[in-house]
Amino acid sequence: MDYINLNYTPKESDLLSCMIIKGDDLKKLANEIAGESSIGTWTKVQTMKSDIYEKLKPNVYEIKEIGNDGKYKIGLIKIAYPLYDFEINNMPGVLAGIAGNIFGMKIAKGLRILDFRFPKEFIDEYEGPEYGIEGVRNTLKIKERPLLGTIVKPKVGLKTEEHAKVAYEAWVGGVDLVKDDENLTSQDFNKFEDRVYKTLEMRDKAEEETGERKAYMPNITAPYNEMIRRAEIAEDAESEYVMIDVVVSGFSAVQSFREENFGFIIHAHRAMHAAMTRSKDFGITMLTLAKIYRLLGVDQLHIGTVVGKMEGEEREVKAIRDEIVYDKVEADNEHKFFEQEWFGLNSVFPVSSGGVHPRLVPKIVEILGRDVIIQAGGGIHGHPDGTRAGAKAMRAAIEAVMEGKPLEEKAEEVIELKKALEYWK
Ligand SMILES: O=C(O)[C@H](O)COP(=O)(O)O
Ligand SMILES: [Mg+2]
Repeated sequence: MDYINLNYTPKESDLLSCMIIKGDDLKKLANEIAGESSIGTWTKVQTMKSDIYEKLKPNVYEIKEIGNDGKYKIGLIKIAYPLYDFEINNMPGVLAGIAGNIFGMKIAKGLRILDFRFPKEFIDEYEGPEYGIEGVRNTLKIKERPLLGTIVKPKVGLKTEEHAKVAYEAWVGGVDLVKDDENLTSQDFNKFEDRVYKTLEMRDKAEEETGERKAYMPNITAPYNEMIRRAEIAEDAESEYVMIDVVVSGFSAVQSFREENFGFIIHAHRAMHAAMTRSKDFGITMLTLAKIYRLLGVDQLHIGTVVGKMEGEEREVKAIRDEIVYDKVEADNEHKFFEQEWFGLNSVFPVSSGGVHPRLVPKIVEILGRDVIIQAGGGIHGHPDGTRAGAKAMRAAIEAVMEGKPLEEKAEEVIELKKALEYWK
């Protein structure tokens, strides 16, 4: 079977895939990848019919040798899949093809998916985010500034009352959003149901005292039926949000949950993404995952901080931001390999989280702009004077940026910020 067709011009309706591959013979490898990800297998089969081949065959329309590692050739290839190949509204099913068996093929000494281009017919069959940036801002009544979030720390261990108290302190100090950590679910010492009611009681109290909107993002990550039960609890307790660890929960769970139409703002934590995204040899880029999560319909997604504790360099994190925020995205051939139009699908609010503290706030806003949710766990609860002071310091750092003031100048007005800057050099 031959899928190499370097004269092919992709159709508007094709789903495009771009990847880096490594092997002895790039053309042969590209051909095998195209087949295995669609209609082919290792040998010719007697059951193949010419009409199947004609209608469903992918076209490898670009193969560029870009180097070698001393042993194998490295190439960048692009494949166009006809939409007819897919059950469009079935993300796990789609990925089982275009991002499935191919990673395990012996002949592939490297294979990393860099980007997909989704056509309009494909995008039209997905929910996309219900709220997006505008909807979240409207809910919280925060017009322009970056939103401030915190993760209750320690990650796990606090008892329910202690958890709710820490959340309260953070809200009163100036935090907008309090979230559970990715590995806090419903442990014996802090059961989900109890936590949601108690923490939301504290939210109401903090709202009353501050006159600001506050929200809690309870982590409903669990086996799917239990996830739904927890969402019902969150609904009953009048939470605007739920949080899901989207990678470990799986594409099926995320797609199904969005299609339940609970009406929650969905906060997506990406724990475990790096197992797929970090290696330069094998896997799939965070940018590609982010595009998938936009389609599936999360409202907020962790994309990196550049300056914090998690990897992800500036141009990459910005490219991810572009893909989840804008309606039309240009290719840059560095991180974004396709033009992508989203045809009005809602945006996703980018979340910068991981190793953040007040000193890093101006840089994060400089890199990502004001449409960003800045979250600090250690950078709030690690403040020498505790959570409330830590929250004040972070909020003051955001205010400083909005006022166009250097942090040091703002620190003369806000003692908590001064102490934070002395503590985290
Ligand atoms: O869930 C997260 O985003 C991280 O736990 C952030 O925690 P940190 O601010 O303490 O790094
Ligand atoms: Mg965390």
